[in-house]
This record gives sequence, C-alpha cells and structure tokens, in this order.
Amino acid sequence: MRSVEEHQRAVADLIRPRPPVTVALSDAEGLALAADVIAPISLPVFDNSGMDGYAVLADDVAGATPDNPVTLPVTEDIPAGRTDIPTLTPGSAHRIMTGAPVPHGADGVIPVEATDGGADVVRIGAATTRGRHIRPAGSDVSAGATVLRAGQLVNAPTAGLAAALGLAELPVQPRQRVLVISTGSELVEPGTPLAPGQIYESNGVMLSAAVREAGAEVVATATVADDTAAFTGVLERYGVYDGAVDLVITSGGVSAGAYEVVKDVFGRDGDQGVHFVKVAMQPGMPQGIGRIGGAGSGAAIITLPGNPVSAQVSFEVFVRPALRRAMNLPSPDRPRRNAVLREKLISPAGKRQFRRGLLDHETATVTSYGPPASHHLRYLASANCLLDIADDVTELPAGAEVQVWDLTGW
Ligand SMILES: Nc1nc2c(c(=O)[nH]1)N[C@H]1C(S)=C(S)[C@@H](COP(=O)(O)OP(=O)(O)OC[C@H]3O[C@@H](n4cnc5c(N)ncnc54)[C@H](O)[C@@H]3O)O[C@H]1N2
Ligand code: MOO
Repeated sequence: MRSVEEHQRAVADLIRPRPPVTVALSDAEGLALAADVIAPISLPVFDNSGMDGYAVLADDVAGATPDNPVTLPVTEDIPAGRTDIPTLTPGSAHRIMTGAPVPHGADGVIPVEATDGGADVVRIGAATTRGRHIRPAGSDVSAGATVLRAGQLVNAPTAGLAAALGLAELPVQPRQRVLVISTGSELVEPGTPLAPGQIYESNGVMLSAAVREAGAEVVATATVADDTAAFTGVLERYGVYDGAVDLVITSGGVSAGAYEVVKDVFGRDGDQGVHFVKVAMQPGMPQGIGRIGGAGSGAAIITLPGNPVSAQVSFEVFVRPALRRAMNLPSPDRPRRNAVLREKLISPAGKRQFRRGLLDHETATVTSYGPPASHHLRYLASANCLLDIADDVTELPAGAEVQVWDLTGW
C-alpha cells in the first residue's frame, strides 16, 4: 500500500498548471495573477478636490474666521466630470465638488461647511493652507509603478485597482477545468422517485461543489451506469479527448466487485495510463490516478472511491491541494492545528485515519463526530474539521493532542 504522502505527491505531479491567459476583469476574480501589473496611468489621474467646497488661493483667505469672513465672487462651477479645466484668477473662488479637477492657479479647497454656500458670491469663514483638500495627481500611483505582483490573488480591492487604472483585462493563471463523473447503476437524480435498490446520486453534486470551492471550474457533472460504453461516451461528449478538460474526477467503480466500470474502462494493470492503487488511509483506500490517452498527454484522471465520505475526504486530502497549487491559489492546504481530544478514540493499525470532528476554535478542543465508516455522510456534512490520526496510532486517550485539518479555513 502507498502512503498518503506518496499519493499526495503523485496527484500534485499529475495536476499541472495551464498556460496563463488574459481574461476580462470580472472573470479574473478569485484567480492568481500570472504577471506583475504595471500602472499605465497615474492615480489620481489629475489634481482633484477632496471636498465639496470652493477652490481658492490660500493667500486670498488668509486670516478668514467665522467672525471675520472673506467674501469672494464665485466665477466657475466645477462638478465632477467637467472636462475643461478653468483657471482661477486671484480674488475669486470656484465652486468645486469632490473628485472634480482643481482649477489652474488654485492651491486650496475650503469645505462648503466653512462657508455660506453662496452660488454667485461666497462668504468664507476659514483660512486654508497650500494643498489643503487637494489630492495631487500621482499621489496614490505613479504611471509605470508595479502595483500588483504575479501570484497575487485577484480579489475585490485588486480588481478595483485594476479597473481604476483602466485595465479591462488581467493576465491570470486559469481555472482547472474539471469533469465530474459519478458511476453506478443504482444512482438516481434527486427529485425523481426511487425504485427498490436505488439511491440518490450525491457524490457528483458534492464533488462539483468541492471543485468550485477549491477555485476550479466544473465542465459538467455526469452520472453513468456501470456500463463502459456509457462511461467513454461521457468522456467524448465533454471533450476529454479534445483538450477541453484538464482533470476527470470519477467516484465509484474502483474496488473489488464484479461491476467496476472505471477499472473496466481503463484496465486493471495500468497499461492504459491509469493505475489503481491502495492508499494506507481510512476512509479512501482504493484510489486511481493517471492520464487518459497516455502518460505525457491527455486529461488527468483521479478515480475516487464511491462511498460518499471516502470520496469527499479523498478530495480534501489529494485533489483540493493539488488543484489549488496548479492554479497558484493561496493556502492550498487546509490550516492544520493541534487540539485536545475530548474523548478516547481508536484507529486501525497501519492506516492513517481521517475522522470527522467538531473543533472548538476557542478552547482548541475537538470531539470526533460520527462513526468511522465511510457511508456516514450526515456527520461529514456538519463537521468542521478532520482529525488526522497517524497510521501507527491505534488508540488515543481523552486529553491527547491530535492534529486537525480545519475545514472552515483557507
Ligand atoms: N471486497 C471488497 N469490497 C470492498 C473493498 C475491498 O477492498 N474489497 N473496498 C471497500 C472500500 S474501502 C470502499 S471505499 C468501496 C469503494 O468502492 P467503489 O469505489 O467501487 O464504489 P462503489 O462500489 O461504486 O460504491 C460504494 C458505495 O458508495 C455508493 N455510491 C457510489 N457512488 C455514489 C454516488 N455518486 N452517490 C451516492 N452514493 C454513491 C454506492 O451505492 C455504494 O454504497 O468499496 C468497498 N468494498
Ligand atoms: O476506503 Mo473505504 O473509503 O474505507 O470506505
């Protein structure tokens, strides 16, 4: 059996970054920048007012106080968006709005609150200093400066900065394109009646959500019966052989039964580029890994076990970190921390066990949540961590320190 670390490395090697692309700003959100961003213009673009008020010459209002105001004629009105820039003649004021270009010759702005707000003539009850309430061109960003670095995540403020600089597109590390396939003749779509022996398909929904949460794109979520032709038909339909998919994630059909469609399609001995291995972990022992169409080319494929908890835990342990690394996204691994176990726990010898848990962040204590068997999806659904129990540990007493993976963290 291979170790969890060995399989993690194999999956990380398999899922390779796509070449960078340039995309519209709205499509760049949540992706890593693939290159530094150089400011094409300065910010602010022009000297502009930081206040609604009156542009003046500081010398003209020297000594003005509420009891001893200075009265000036208002010779221009400058709303934001005015594109001609007037010149202030000494001894006059221009009414100006926040963000509007400061007229040539003005060196200060008096906020409207310190005036009587006059439209033709204004009484100004405060002095000002040179540059007061004027935001100089280039005081935030100088044209030519490197404002964002390759690898930085495009988030709300970075997207905002790019837009402020007039950039409609950004170079990014694109999302991995993932096709999720659930296998099993017993599976029925939620919302339709169940016949005896049938169950509702849940892995596809769950793994697709996990793919998107990891920052990747779901090309499609398909369900196929245990039928090799149906399976390869799905690969063809969604362009797996045509370069439209980077990674195929399957669930089910990889254990030791008579109808193991995934093993039947790719062969059990690895000669078709997909290797079926046992990983010393619980849940998630039967795994498959390879490339459809041969080692060097084609889409990557990870075949996850069908038991729902096995599938989701395997995704957390192997696929999520590799996907995020390939997209250069931050925190590919869930945050890990030590917590004190609140009750005794047993674990199988020779397997690294990932138990579902409830972590109390404040007290750094953890309780195991639900039984270890891999069909107990209910407990995983409300767990907030995985307890990571080493393969040589068979029993942990209450009060023991245990490593947990914080599923609420990034
Ligand atoms: N003789 C052996 N039997 C099994 C072994 C073994 O080593 N020898 N391994 C067990 C372990 S561990 C696991 S995990 C499972 C993995 O089996 P498969 O990957 O082949 O999965 P299936 O048999 O197709 O399904 C297992 C279980 O999960 C349900 N399932 C599958 N897909 C879905 C889905 N999309 N939505 C909801 N539920 C799904 C399926 O109905 C089964 O109950 O094998 C053990 N057996
Ligand atoms: O590996 Mo299976 O996941 O134990 O149930």
